[in-house]
Amino acid sequence: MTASALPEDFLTSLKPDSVLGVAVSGGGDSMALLHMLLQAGVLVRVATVNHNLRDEAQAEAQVVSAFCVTHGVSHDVLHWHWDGTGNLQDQARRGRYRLLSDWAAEAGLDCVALGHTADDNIETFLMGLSRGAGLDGLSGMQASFSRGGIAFHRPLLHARRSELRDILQGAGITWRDDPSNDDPGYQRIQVRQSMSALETAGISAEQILMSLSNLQATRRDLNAELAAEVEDHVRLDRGDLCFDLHWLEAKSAESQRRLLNSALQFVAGQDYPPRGVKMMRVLADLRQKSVLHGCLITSDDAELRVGRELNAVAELRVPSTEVWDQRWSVAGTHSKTTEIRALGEAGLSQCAVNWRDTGLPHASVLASPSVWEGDRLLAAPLAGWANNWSLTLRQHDCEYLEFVLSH
Ligand SMILES: Nc1ncnc2c1ncn2[C@@H]1O[C@H](COP(=O)(O)OP(=O)(O)OP(=O)(O)O)[C@@H](O)[C@H]1O
Repeated sequence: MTASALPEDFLTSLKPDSVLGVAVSGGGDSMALLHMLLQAGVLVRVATVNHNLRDEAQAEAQVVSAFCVTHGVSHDVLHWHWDGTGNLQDQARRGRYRLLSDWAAEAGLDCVALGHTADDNIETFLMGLSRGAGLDGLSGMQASFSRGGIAFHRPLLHARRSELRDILQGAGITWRDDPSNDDPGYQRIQVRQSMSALETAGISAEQILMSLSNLQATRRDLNAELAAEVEDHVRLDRGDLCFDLHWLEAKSAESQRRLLNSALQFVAGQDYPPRGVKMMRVLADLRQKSVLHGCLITSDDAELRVGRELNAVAELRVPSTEVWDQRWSVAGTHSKTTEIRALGEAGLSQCAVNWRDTGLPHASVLASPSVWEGDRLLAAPLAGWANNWSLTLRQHDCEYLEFVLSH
């Protein structure tokens, strides 16, 4: 397929007359994506995230805005502000996806397209080598995934960055690349700059893309086999994931690792799996109680349970109208001072009912979301005391386990 064509299966997957959300930073890749979608006659609505970290960001959004005005396309600028916690790059990426999925949901859009390219995939593969990554880390980005209930697509994974720039130049379209795309302080940029040295050693971009395609096929097959079995052997228990232990123990180490990674990412609301070394310790003895990735892994004779660990959420407080721990929201009589927090021992002692009647383990109850007003507990739905508040589990973005989560 040439870079100038969008994949046929992507275009046919779009519902007729539906509007596609497009995330456009103003850089060459996403500007080319927008141009190609318009050329293909797709109805679009565009969003640009201003992370409010660089002075140039406003000018980049302006480039997108001007293009959208010329083409009669609706364009929204979404603002993100760093709260100073966590790793900045990681928080900015998470914040961007959250803003984009909230924007899409509010605008009634089912899907959002992103401008990741074949070059991004090559760089991700090479960066994976530096971590000693396995099949998942080396097989590149997926063409689609879901986040916050919105489907995200990457229809340019076949296209090379240089080809996209040629398309833009040919069409007389201007773009504005983020200057950090040239900053050798980032590993991605070092990798990008070392491509010519690799080519000299006989490792070309085309060969890496061929390996990526082989790895992706293997990954797809493996996942499909697991997904088919998960239905009968994994259950969702009020936010915890419970595996049939005998079934899990009989699986290969690689399958166990994939399933547990997925469960840990789901329960902890993380985009990334835990470090391989830590996971190897857990796999060495599945029946051993362990804490990994902010989750507690426990087992009895029948089941292995992955639940949230209290320490990971003990300090987490959000207004009751917001999402807690990436995945829980509550409905009830909100006020300016009502908050969601982990129940903890302090909450459990105020609980008006006996939590043991819920059948949930003590640790899961302690780490469960509860509603507070100051020091007063208003509700603890997973401890059996809903008190006119209801709880919804929001996150459904999880490979292999999708079937379980949709039931
Ligand atoms: N600030 C942003 N606003 C909207 N979408 C964004 C933003 N940053 C990234 N994206 C989306 O994510 C894709 C990949 O992000 P990446 O960080 O690789 O972007 P980039 O290097 O700025 O690429 P591009 O050249 O497309 O702007 C982009 O092509 C775009 O679809």
